[in-house]
Order: sequence, then structure tokens, then C-alpha cells
Amino acid sequence: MHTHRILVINPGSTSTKIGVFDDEEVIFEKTIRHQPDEVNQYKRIIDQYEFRKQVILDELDQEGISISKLSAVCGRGGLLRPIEGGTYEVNEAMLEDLKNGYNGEHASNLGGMIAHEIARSLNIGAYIVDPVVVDELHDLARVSGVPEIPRKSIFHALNQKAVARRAAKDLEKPYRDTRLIVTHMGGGITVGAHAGGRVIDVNNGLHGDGPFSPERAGTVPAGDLVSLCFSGQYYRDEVMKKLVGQGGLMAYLDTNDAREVEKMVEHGDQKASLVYESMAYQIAKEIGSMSAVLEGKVDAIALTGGLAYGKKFVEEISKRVHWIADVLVYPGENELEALNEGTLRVLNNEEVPKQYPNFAE
Ligand SMILES: Nc1ncnc2c1ncn2[C@@H]1O[C@H](COP(=O)(O)OP(=O)(O)O)[C@@H](O)[C@H]1O
Ligand SMILES: CCCC(=O)OP(=O)(O)O
Repeated sequence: MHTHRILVINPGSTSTKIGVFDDEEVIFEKTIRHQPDEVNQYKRIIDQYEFRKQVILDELDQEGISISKLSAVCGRGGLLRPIEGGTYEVNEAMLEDLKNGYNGEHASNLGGMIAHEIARSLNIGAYIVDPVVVDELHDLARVSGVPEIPRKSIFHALNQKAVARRAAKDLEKPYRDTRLIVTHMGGGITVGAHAGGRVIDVNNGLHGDGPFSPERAGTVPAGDLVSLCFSGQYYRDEVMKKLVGQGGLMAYLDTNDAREVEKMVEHGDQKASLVYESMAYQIAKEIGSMSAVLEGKVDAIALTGGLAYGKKFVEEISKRVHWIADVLVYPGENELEALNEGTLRVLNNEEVPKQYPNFAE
């Protein structure tokens, strides 16, 4: 069997991560961090398309990796309609929903689109794996209190699933039989309750739900938000930016880089200390709430994402939740590997790629 060379693309809110794999072996991996000004100059996520694509092509070029040798390209999937997990072929219906941001705006919308463009020029397959809209919510979790606003499943599905499988392996149990609270802490933060191999509850990490994050507001007092919206002071886009992009650490400390915040804390900045500890406090609260979802039967709490590199930050969370279950820490994420594995399963004919439905038909 010949080797499959796969390019995987993971656009996140604060970074673009890329990897090139020969079968399971990574031959190139790079995280390109974006300054807030660099991405915030674009009004809409779709406007970042050319910039992010060029960044990827330039990195490959600098590394001397020719795209002509690729067998497939895989991108992180974005804010599509709710679908089950798995590997999907990028098709026209999907491209349409990604372009229009069917469920909102997030950098992951660009993953499938860029994968498609690169793949099309080479006449090879383009895929997405476990997009951020994977929906396995328990019906109880959907009820918000306002019938017109059901709760939605928008989260780091790809890494939550990958880390949950890894934690289950470390606990020497099948994932299906493991009850976990997985907390992904990146540009956005999501806390998921995993039971029976499904994420039965999770905060919507994008649109004002759960802890605040390096660049998102999380849950805010709803009444005050309504007043702000109708104050006549802001356009819709401006309020949205306060929730996504300019919220959280960005709003209080003018940076979405937790390492910068840690430096401020080290230098005795009281405001930075309060805000950083408050982010850990809110995460711990969300973990506590997911422990109630799992009725206190929790095998482990897994902390992952870029923020999980911060030792003190992890301690701040752990000290408030370690009584629930053991805390396992998996800093960074396995998203590139997970994208590659999902694509390989299709190229090796172990799995048939799923088709994103044409909802217009
Ligand atoms: N070594 C580290 N220590 C503390 N925080 C870190 C470290 N590395 C990355 N981070 C923080 O993690 C966040 C980004 O996480 P990441 O999972 O890469 O985000 P995304 O994929 O959403 O862009 C940033 O706030 C970044 O500063
Ligand atoms: C939309 C949920 C996924 C998410 O927040 O990803 P980032 O942390 O990469 O922005």
C-alpha cells in the first residue's frame, strides 16, 4: 500500500495550525499565532480567507513541501447545521453553509473552504472531521427557558473527543463506559459532560455561554446585555465583537495571550491577577455544573487546550474541583492528529465518508 500524504488545516480564533502527515507520521507541524489586530481588522471571518490561505501556502513553501504530492486535504469544520460526528467530504451544500456562516462566524468556517480550494486544484479529496457543531446533546440540555432560543451544541468537538478517548485509555476503560468532564481551554473555552460515548451537555463556546475566555465573554447578565443592545450606542456587529473576539481577557487586559497575562501577574499587576483567577474560577464553576449533569459519577476531569500549559492556572482550577474526580492534564490539543486520522480512515477504505445533506432539497 502506498503512503498517503495529507495536509491538515486547523484555523482557530487566535492561530492557524497546520500539519503534513505521511500516513500516521507527522513530517511537518506549525502553529502560526495571529495578533488580535491582524485578525480583527477584518469585518467578517470570510474576509480572512485569502490571508489565512496565503499564510498556509507560504509556510509550506518555506518548508520546501510541495502540495503536488498530497493525497488529500482536511480542514477543521465550522459552524454548519447540527450533524453527527465523523469524516465528511466537502461538498457544495457544505461550502454554501460555511461561506454564509449558517450557525455564526468562527475561524473554523475557513478550514473546509481552504481545504476544498487546495484539493480542487490537485483533483484530490477534501474533508472535514468532527466539526464544531457535532450535536449529541441530551434533550434536557436543549431547554434554555426561552423557547425561541434553544441551547446549541457548539464546541471543540474534535479535541474534546480526541482527549476523551485518550483519558479513557489512560483510565484503562473503553470511552463508551467512561464518564468524563472534558475542558478545552483555547481562544474559546468549552466544558463537556461525556457519558456513553456522547457529549450530552456542553456550553456553547462561541455565543455567550459558559466561562469567559481569552477572547470571549461567556455568559453575561442577560438583562444588562439587552439594555446594552438597545442603548443606541452600538451597532449589532460591535455588540457581537464584545461577546466574540473582543471579550474576556481581551476586554479587560487588551491581550488574548495568556502568557502575556501570566507576565503581568508576575510583575504584580493586581487587575491581571483578579481577571486571570476569575477565568479559572468560572471554569471551575462550569465543571461543577457538569458534575451535576453526570450525577456525581465522574471518572475524571480532563483539562486541555493552550491554557492547560499554564501550571498556576491549572492549579487554580484543580483546587476547586479535585474533590469531584482526579484531574488529568493534556496541554495543547490533538486536533491535527485527529483530522489526519479521520482522513486516513477514509483513504484506507476503513470508513465511508459521510455526505453533508443538502438541506435546501
Ligand atoms: N505555554 C503556555 N502557557 C500558558 N498559556 C498558553 C501557553 N501556550 C499557549 N497558551 C495560551 O493558550 C491560548 C490559545 O490556545 P489554543 O488552544 O492554541 O487556541 P486556539 O486553537 O483556540 O487558537 C492563548 O491564550 C495562549 O496564550
Ligand atoms: C466554536 C467553538 C470552537 C472554538 O471556540 O474554537 P477556538 O478556541 O479555536 O476559537
